[in-house]
Formats: sequence, structure tokens, C-alpha cells
Amino acid sequence: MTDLPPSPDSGELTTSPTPSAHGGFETEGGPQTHSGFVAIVGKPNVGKSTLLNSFLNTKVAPTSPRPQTTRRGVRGIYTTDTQQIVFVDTPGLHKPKDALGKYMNQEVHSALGDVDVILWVVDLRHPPTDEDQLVARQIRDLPKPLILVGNKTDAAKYAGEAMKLYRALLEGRETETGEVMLSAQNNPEAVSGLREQILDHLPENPFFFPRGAASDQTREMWAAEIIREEAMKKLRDELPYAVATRVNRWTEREDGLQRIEGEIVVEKNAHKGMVIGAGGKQLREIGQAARKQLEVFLNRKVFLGLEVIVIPGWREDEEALRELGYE
Ligand SMILES: Nc1nc2c(ncn2[C@@H]2O[C@H](COP(=O)(O)OP(=O)(O)OP(=O)(O)O)[C@@H](O)[C@H]2O)c(=O)[nH]1
Repeated sequence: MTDLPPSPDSGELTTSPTPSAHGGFETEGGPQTHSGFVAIVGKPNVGKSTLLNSFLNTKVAPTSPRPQTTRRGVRGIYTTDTQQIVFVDTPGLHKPKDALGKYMNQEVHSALGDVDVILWVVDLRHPPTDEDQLVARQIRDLPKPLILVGNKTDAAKYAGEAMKLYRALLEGRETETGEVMLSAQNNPEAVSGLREQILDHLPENPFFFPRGAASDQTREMWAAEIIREEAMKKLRDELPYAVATRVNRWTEREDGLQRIEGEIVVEKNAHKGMVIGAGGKQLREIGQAARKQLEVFLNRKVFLGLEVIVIPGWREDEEALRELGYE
């Protein structure tokens, strides 16, 4: 498991061991601990990953203005002296068009099965759509505490009205339901208030991850997601969804320089040129933007080598999906 995206506060890479077979990290003779899993669900692009990063004050999940940036269920871990929240950030629930889309929806369903609290994030700039209804149907009758999180209040003209419409989609629900309106992006007090609400719901449990762990992604997965985030920001039209990324090698020089070698995977030869751009300009820009982010979060100098490769039709190819880490 994890080498972590380090917290910018610590500037260090930490490694978290695998939880023990009984699933817990006991604090022997220590105070009683509460811990649990919290799923962050919602349709694409409502701000789930932004909220997760704000909960943790660090970046464990990719965010971008494009819907469907998150593909895996990313876990982020928040630990106090006696409490631990394991957040499961899920890909936006949507109508799947290909095997990748199906994988993404499965990630959401498996996340919901096993959590203690559900956060349903909605975008208050707009009234509910069919996709919100799809999410509401999945979660309404689950017998677990649910908090409706109305996001983007900073940019919403009729936040209160929109919230009413979202609330109505949960009508008939019998289990405890809370709600909060906030801006995941620039409302730290409201975000920490929501985190406190979640802490109140945690059952008595030993910790699932060691203190100091911020995520259960490997550092390679984390870096690959940052590269993909930058690629998705730069690429136009449909192409972003035909792009995957992976990091194949990560070595550290004695002077601390991190040498990271990654690949941007596309489906067609024609796409390769689009990613590379004239004279390699586009690829250079993607690499520079990703390197900057990596350096900020690692607090180390980074050399990032990027190559573009073609795996024909990878989004429809189960084996390729597995190879790219979507399993
Ligand atoms: N104005 C405003 N924008 C926000 C806020 N929170 C998130 N955003 C923006 O909304 C966009 C989507 O955010 P993400 O966090 O990537 O959304 P997501 O729900 O994880 O998206 P998927 O990965 O597609 O499921 C980004 O451009 C964010 O910057 C907010 O509170 N206010």
C-alpha cells in the first residue's frame, strides 16, 4: 500500500503499512477510538474531490473543471487523537458509455456498501438534473446517516431554492439526514464544521490506518492522477476521456531529486500527435504544470519524464483497464 501524497505541512513522504488482518490499528491501553468510512457521492463535477482535499488540507484527489476527472475511489484519511475518518471519494455517478464508465459506477456501488456515513454533494448553481435523480435513487433508502452537502454557494444565485429541490429528492427517506450548504473551495470554517458533524457519527472502532497516513493510494498512482489532471485541463473536446496515465518508475537521487517517469496513454495514433502538439509544445506544457504541482506537494525538486503511448481502444479493453490500474 501507501507511499503517500505528503501533506504540504510536513513536506515529507510517509509510508503506511497494510492494516492488520482484523482490520485495525489498536491504541493499546490508550483511549477509546472512533473510526469509520465516509463515502462522498454525487454526479460528476459537483466538487467531491475538492471537498475531500479541503477536509484533509492536502491534495489526495484530482480535480478539474471537466466532469469525470475522478476514476478510482480515492481514499483520504483524517485522524485526530481518538478519531479517524476514512473518506472514499467516488467517481461521479453517470450513465456509462463504455467499460471504463461501468467500472466507475461499480466503484461507487462498492463504496456505498461498506460505509458508516454518506455525503451527497450537489451543485447549488443549478437545479437537480436526471443524473442527480439517479444518485438520489441509489442512496435514498440506504439505512445509514446521510448528509446532503449543497456546494458552490459562492457562485450560486439561488442556493436556498436549489437546496429545497435537492432535499425533495430524498423525500420518504427514513434514516437520519443532515444538510449543510458551503463552498468546498474557499470556506474552510464550514468545511471543518461539516467534518465535526461527521466525527459525531463515527462508531467505536480501532483505527483502520496508522496515524500519519493521508491516503491509501501509492505515490505512483497519486502522481499519475496529477499528470492526468493536467492533461485533461489542456486537451480539448472528447480527447481527455481517451487519456489514461501511469507512472512506471520513481527513483530518488541522493540530493533528494525525485525522478519520475510516466506515460500518457491514448487510444489512437492520431491522438498521439494531439497530445504532443506542434514541436512537442503541448506535452511540455502538461509536463511542466504537473511537475510544478508535484514539487509543491512533495516539497522536493522533481524531474518528470513523460512519454505518449498508444493502446488501441483501451477504454473498452478489460485487460488494458486492469493494466492501467482500473480494477
Ligand atoms: N465556484 C466553486 N467551484 C467549485 C467549488 N468546489 C469545486 N468547484 C469546482 O468544480 C469543478 C469540479 O470539481 P471536482 O472537485 O473535480 O468535482 P468532482 O465532483 O470530484 O468531479 P468528478 O471527478 O467529475 O466526479 C472544479 O473546477 C472545481 O474547482 C466551490 O465551492 N465553488
